Amino acid sequence: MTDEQEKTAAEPIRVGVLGARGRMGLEVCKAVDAATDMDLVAMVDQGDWLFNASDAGAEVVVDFTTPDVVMDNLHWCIDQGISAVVGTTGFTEQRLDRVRGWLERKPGVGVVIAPNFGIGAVLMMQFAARAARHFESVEIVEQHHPRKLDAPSGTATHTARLIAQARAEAGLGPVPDATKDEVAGARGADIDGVRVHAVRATGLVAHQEVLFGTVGETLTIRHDSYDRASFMPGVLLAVRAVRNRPGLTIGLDALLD
Ligand SMILES: NC(=O)C1=CN([C@@H]2O[C@H](COP(=O)(O)OP(=O)(O)OC[C@H]3O[C@@H](n4cnc5c(N)ncnc54)[C@H](OP(=O)(O)O)[C@@H]3O)[C@@H](O)[C@H]2O)C=CC1
Ligand SMILES: O=C(O)C1=N[C@H](C(=O)O)C[C@H](O)C1
Repeated sequence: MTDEQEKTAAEPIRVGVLGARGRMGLEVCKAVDAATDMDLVAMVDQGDWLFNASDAGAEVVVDFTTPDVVMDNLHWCIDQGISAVVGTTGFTEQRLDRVRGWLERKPGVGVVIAPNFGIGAVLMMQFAARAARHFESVEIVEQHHPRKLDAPSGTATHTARLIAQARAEAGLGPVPDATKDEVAGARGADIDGVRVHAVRATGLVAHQEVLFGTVGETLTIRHDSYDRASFMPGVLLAVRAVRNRPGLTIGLDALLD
């Protein structure tokens, strides 16, 4: 390690949080504040000036805002040369391509976008992708608190895409289903051929079941986040890693290996 690298390693990471007064933002501020290797230098919410983060010298920004503002936030971070850890949902392939385009012009900047920072949720998605080729049927049921703005969840969408990819690679055809949708939506949303059902109820935080079926047996893979603290080890892991990962990293999988 050079002297410069040693100095950098020893100095706390200066972190700014966007969406700091939201449900996740509050929890992230607490976790960053409690981490001895990080300094919480900026808390930015709607109506605040984004430059508060750069003026405070943020090296990493964590974004838990809303799908309609996250792209502008991310573009701004990359332009400023600030690496970003993003939990906000709403990332389509087109959006990810735009982020890649911005990053090409700022080769030193890292961005981690994860649909779910819960370690158990990451494993649930990996297990589901692994199981997918062995079952002809599959459906996803995600359950969340009723103040969630989007449906289906980013986690469910990502899981459906992983399953669809595994099924295609295994040469599986469409999921068998003779049912006629008498009422629109009764069979849930179709994401790449996988049915996804979204439940909203007071008392829930973030939960997902992936139900697989084949002749004579079913397999259910379930994950539950009962508290937003469950996302914090994943968020802190990404904050520690992101500056050493230039370009775009999607999901926590590569950081956990
Ligand atoms: N990847 C993961 O592991 C997880 C992802 N999420 C996702 O994170 C996102 C946030 O969730 P949650 O915390 O529950 O939502 P909240 O609505 O509680 O928080 C969002 C916050 O962002 C603020 N905000 C809105 N616009 C801006 C802006 N332009 N700049 C800065 N802040 C802004 C909001 O302010 P105001 O209220 O005034 O509008 C609010 O305080 C969602 O997309 C959710 O799906 C959630 C949990 C885990
Ligand atoms: O809004 C939430 O709460 C959550 N959002 C993410 C998603 O949409 O998948 C992650 C987790 O499910 C909690």
